[in-house]
Amino acid sequence: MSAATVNAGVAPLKDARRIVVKVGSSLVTNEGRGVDAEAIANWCRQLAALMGEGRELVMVSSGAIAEGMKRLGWATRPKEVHELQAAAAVGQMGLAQMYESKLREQGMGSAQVLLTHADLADRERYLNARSTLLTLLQHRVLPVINENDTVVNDEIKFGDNDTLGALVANLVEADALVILTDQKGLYSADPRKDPNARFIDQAVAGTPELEQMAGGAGSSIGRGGMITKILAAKRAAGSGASTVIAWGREPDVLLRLGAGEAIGTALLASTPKLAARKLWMVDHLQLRGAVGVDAGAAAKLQGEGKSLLPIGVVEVQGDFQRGDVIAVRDPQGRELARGLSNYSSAEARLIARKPSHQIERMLGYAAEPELIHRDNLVLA
Ligand SMILES: Nc1ncnc2c1ncn2[C@@H]1O[C@H](COP(=O)(O)OP(=O)(O)O)[C@@H](O)[C@H]1O
Ligand SMILES: N[C@@H](CCC(=O)OP(=O)(O)O)C(=O)O
Repeated sequence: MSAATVNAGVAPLKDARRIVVKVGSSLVTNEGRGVDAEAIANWCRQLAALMGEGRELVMVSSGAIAEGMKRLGWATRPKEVHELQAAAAVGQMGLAQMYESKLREQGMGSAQVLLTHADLADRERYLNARSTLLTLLQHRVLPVINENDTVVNDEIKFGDNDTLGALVANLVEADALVILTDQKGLYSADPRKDPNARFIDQAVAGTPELEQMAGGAGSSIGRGGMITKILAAKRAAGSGASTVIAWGREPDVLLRLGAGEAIGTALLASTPKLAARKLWMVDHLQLRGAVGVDAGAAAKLQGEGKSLLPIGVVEVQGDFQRGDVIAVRDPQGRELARGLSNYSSAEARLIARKPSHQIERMLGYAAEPELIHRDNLVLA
């Protein structure tokens, strides 16, 4: 039994409440023939049914460049970045229009969100994107995300939406990531090249052997191939989400996965959700400042798992921006937590010791009632 093998019968989507679904260019555009209305209608019907069960869904859809090329009458993929960007801008109109109309037919609202990798690397933009997506989910609106191809350069050449799907799964703390593609899942080798390739039904995400099995894109339409899907699963597992890679044309694939059926390749996260997020906060970000809190706030953070409100803050140290990681110190000066600040140090100085309903009057706007939301807070 290989190190990548896990127990049979694991169904990552059965109890998943928040799910990110990524679909690749070849599926969305029917191998470059043009936006596939039937396929999109099919996924939208399933997404609506899953949302009807009380689940939250986020779609990451590729296909803008392929659709743009078709609309512009280009038979071969251009080499020039500005031409790819132009094609993406043209094609994105078709994608958005199709998702909007097919989701509306299901009685569902939709929203277009275009992100770059840089947006998610910047803490303030990260928090803004997160707040927007969570607000859309609260309103039962399905976000349809793609990379903002017009403003990126290298990313268009090397960028892939498998990675974006994993970053989005991390951003919204999804329970599961589903990558729909033109193969049934991961094989021991590219099945387009090796007819004896063996199907892998389950493995632990991040197992090094998987990366040796996966190759690049098998068609001229897709970008990343299987290797970016394997790496996306590893990245998603880092924040506690398991991944399923499955064939997008499998009948009722999303509904059946949701019901617990084993379809495609399941790549399981071995890190619990919360622990992974805490590790990420502690390991990867630098401290930019600190706030001192009173004994009441310290007790609420430690004992009750509450958010940090400005009213409990007695001192602000350092120079930080919204989205920076800061330390939270108790009245004895001991670090009791770290977290992402919703306000800059200048703003925090103004709203310290004030009740949250006064934030808007003090600053002229109110982002959030908490200085640090408990989801973005790690106790020491
Ligand atoms: N080990 C593997 N198992 C399955 N597919 C693989 C493997 N290695 C490479 N591939 C290729 O990856 C392709 C899927 O990636 P890609 O073309 O980027 O699709 P998408 O547009 O869905 O992202 C498959 O069609 C297949 O040819
Ligand atoms: N943003 C690009 C995505 C390119 C991409 O990653 O494609 P794929 O490998 O098919 O998911 C587009 O919409 O064309």
